[in-house]
Amino acid sequence: MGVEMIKILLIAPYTGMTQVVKQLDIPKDFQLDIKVANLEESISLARKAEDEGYDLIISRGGTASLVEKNVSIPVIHIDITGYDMLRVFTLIRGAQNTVAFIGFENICRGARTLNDILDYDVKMFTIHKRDEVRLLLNKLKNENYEIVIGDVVTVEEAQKIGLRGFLITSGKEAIFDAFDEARRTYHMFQKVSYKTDQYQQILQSLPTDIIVINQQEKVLFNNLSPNKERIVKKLLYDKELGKNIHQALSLNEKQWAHISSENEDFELQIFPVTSRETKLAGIHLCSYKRKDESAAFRMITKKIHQPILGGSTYAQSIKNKIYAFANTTDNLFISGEFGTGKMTIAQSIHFQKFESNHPLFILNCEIIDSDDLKTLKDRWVSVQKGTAIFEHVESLSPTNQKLLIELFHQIPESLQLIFLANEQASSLIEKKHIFVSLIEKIDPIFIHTQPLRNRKEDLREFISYYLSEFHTRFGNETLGIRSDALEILMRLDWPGNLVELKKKIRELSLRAVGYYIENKDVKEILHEDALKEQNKPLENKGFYIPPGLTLEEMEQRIIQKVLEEEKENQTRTAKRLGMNRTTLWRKLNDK
Ligand SMILES: Nc1ncnc2c1ncn2[C@@H]1O[C@H](COP(=O)(O)OP(=O)(O)OP(=O)(O)O)[C@@H](O)[C@H]1O
Repeated sequence: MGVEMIKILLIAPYTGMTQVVKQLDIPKDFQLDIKVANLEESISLARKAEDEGYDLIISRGGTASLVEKNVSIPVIHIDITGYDMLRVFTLIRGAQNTVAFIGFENICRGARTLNDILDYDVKMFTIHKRDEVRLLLNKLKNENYEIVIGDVVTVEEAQKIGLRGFLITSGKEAIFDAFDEARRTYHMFQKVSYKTDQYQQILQSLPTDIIVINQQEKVLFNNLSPNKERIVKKLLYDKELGKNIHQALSLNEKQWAHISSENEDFELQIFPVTSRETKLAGIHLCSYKRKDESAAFRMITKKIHQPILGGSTYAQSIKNKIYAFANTTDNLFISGEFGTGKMTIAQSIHFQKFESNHPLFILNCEIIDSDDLKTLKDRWVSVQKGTAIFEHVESLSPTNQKLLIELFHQIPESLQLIFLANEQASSLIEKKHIFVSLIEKIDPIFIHTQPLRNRKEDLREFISYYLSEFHTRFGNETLGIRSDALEILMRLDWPGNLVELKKKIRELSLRAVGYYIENKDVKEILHEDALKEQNKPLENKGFYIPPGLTLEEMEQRIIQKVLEEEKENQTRTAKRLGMNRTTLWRKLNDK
């Protein structure tokens, strides 16, 4: 592995320093560049160095202090050493003139000691601020001082008013000391930046949306997606939020804010962040909802636990399919009657695959519009993987189908699409309910769910599952079903499948007096259902007669509906309609 090079810019406040540096053996791990600059020039030079990726800057005295305020990389000061002072004191040895030494306290201290040891008569003048220099020099001139020892600024000013300036130059020892210091600082800085990077990463990957701002409400940090960032930055102009931030900081307490703008609703928590120097506020974006977001679009990020029940061959094959599809990225088309578990299977595949790590979008095709599809697209931009379930695909309008095809061209392939429909895709295509091109675009694998009547051996397991759910949710005490009661349920057709079963078991568990659902409970409930069914007005069975029909046309519709319900059985249909079979036959053939 090569040596890690430390890139350094040395800003020399006087030309001579470059000569000294050039004579030195530059450490092998240094990439050192030297530039001479006065105070003003040093600032832009240092900023440029930072932009160019220099790790450190080395400079001396006032230049170093000024540079330090203008860059965020470390600045190493070349200290004035005893040798440097000895050198300048040696230079003025024998001078008959009155000599003044001007410097900040830390320099003067050493110089004073040296002066005493050498028994010189140099007068020490301590300054506290740089702008004291000019005034002091004028005073010294009036007091007949001729020689002034000091740093670059002092010497330049002295020369301007006709005094002789002796610059305290830096010798190689001071420069070497600075090199050592530079290396130490570099390695320390590396460690600190590694830690800072780690913290940045941690904050960045927090699963919650966080923004940190200072008292001026300038954003210092956020881990939001670009989309949300834009929205939240706009939000910071909100006066209400401003008040909440102020309160959080002044009371040092968490504040909740509910901000409602024209298009969006936000739930925010503002918390004070204790920092050594400044007060900061953290904002946790708890929930964000676009007001135009309709019930047609849902985003689920929390895992739904739904065991796949049943011991039948069919149930087993579904479990295997869930396992298999959770390991592929294939799109799916799940068809089956109402309430046969299409959604449950689709969700199980998603959660088996992603747990809660990636979102699940659910779109109800009965009510979606172009805005919902746009919401899906927008949301999709901020996530990498996930699943989109489209339910009731049979209800998709041709316009929405075209929009979907367009959308699927833009949506990344890492989004798995699952279509749910009440009929097989081939039959929907045949009836022209969905476009072949839509199915071709998603190119799915097909799954067909079985109605409950084809898997009655699973009934008992479903019943005990539902009973335990009611026990947990509602405190029902029913624990099981008697075998003869179950037998009756096994004989039913269950057109409403699991939804119907669940509803019936709920009713039965409320009716049961003891711990078991009895045969009589089932009989009673079935009897009541039959009565209800007989008395139900036709429109309540989902039957609708459009306005503008003639009496005859209305009659035809009613006959057709009842015939359909009685599975084309004319005897039963005639009975329900209160007419004899011949009349019914005539009416059917008259149309
Ligand atoms: N394998 C299963 N194990 C346990 N419960 C199930 C199972 N499948 C479905 N259910 C339950 O049956 C009910 C109907 O399931 P689901 O909504 O998945 O059916 P669906 O076919 O998508 O219905 P729809 O056609 O109305 O959209 C839900 O209460 C669900 O929790």
